[in-house]
Amino acid sequence: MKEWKMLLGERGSCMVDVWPFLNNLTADVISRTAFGSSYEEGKIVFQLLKEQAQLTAKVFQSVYIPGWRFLPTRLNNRMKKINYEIGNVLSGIIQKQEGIMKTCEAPNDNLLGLLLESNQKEIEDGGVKKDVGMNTNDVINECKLFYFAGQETTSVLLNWTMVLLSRFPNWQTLAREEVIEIFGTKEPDYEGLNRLKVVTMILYEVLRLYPPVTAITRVLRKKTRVGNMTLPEGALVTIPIVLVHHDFELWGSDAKEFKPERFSEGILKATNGQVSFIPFGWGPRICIGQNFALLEAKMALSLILQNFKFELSSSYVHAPVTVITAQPQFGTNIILQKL
Ligand code: HEM
Repeated sequence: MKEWKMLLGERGSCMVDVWPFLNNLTADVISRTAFGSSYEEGKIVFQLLKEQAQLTAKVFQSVYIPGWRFLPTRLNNRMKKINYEIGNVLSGIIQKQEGIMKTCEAPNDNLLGLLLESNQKEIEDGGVKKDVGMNTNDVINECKLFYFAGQETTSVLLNWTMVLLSRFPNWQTLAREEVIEIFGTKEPDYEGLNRLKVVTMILYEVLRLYPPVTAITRVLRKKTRVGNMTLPEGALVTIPIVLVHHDFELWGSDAKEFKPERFSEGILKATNGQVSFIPFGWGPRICIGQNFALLEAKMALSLILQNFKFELSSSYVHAPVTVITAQPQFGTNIILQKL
């Protein structure tokens, strides 16, 4: 908020590409949550992971040749180097965290600290048993997973929410009225965020129209019947979340329209009890961070609505593109106006 206010300065309004700011915001949040006091080092890891994701997307877009990834091409070498650097920085952070835990210098309130603590306990309780607890590599992979799964997904959600609230100013006004009614000009708190109804309906509708994760895949562990098809064991099945969310049969003839009111009585009512709203996946592997993500999005959106009015700039080009998540290809130019 401070940065946007600085950009506005004394002017009443100005144009900002909000996408990099939202991306930075969620990187800060996940880095602090994951690494506590080492969050600056954590951000280096995240920048490297971002580059890795871009290179991975390039690999996905090229023709698959078995064994190609083992060749010393420039791309493969860079990917290997990034992996090595990430491991190095994370090992340093882990050592620092272990030191903090030993001396009790700071409260153990970050994901890495909690992970290490529970791991240590599991190993102690396991006694002589082998195969209990995680090794450093497992811990590193958990941290990477949380960043990957939790950063861009949430910034993408905030991005499309700002786009849609710009396109539908009536919903922007309704959301702002609710935020002001609950928080006034005070900083939003946990209890109040859980009472936001209009904001929640809006976020669900954005997640339906622009699911950050557009598809998930599963490998079948046994022969499975789906409708009138029988799929063999080992088959790779893709669940196209975005298509399910836009399906006329499941959502009605207005499936492609932005209508947050569908969620006025909750998800169960909006879906008629069908599994048709799956932005966070479904079943045992459902997103573990969904409550965190929604809380973070509500917090960010409340702060934005308390401070600014916004509309799309005439230079905005609507071009969502899937680079792991569904992102704005040319950024999101928005005119911010001080309230
Ligand atoms: C709007 C934001 C988010 C969306 C749309 C989202 C969506 C998803 C989806 C679709 C999956 C795959 C589920 C499946 O395979 O069935 C997933 C998994 C996961 N998400 Fe999220 N996510 C979000 C935010 C977060 C956040 C903030 C965190 C962490 C703080 C997080 C952590 C995870 C983890 C660890 C998994 C893997 C779970 C597993 O494999 O058991 N996610 N998420």
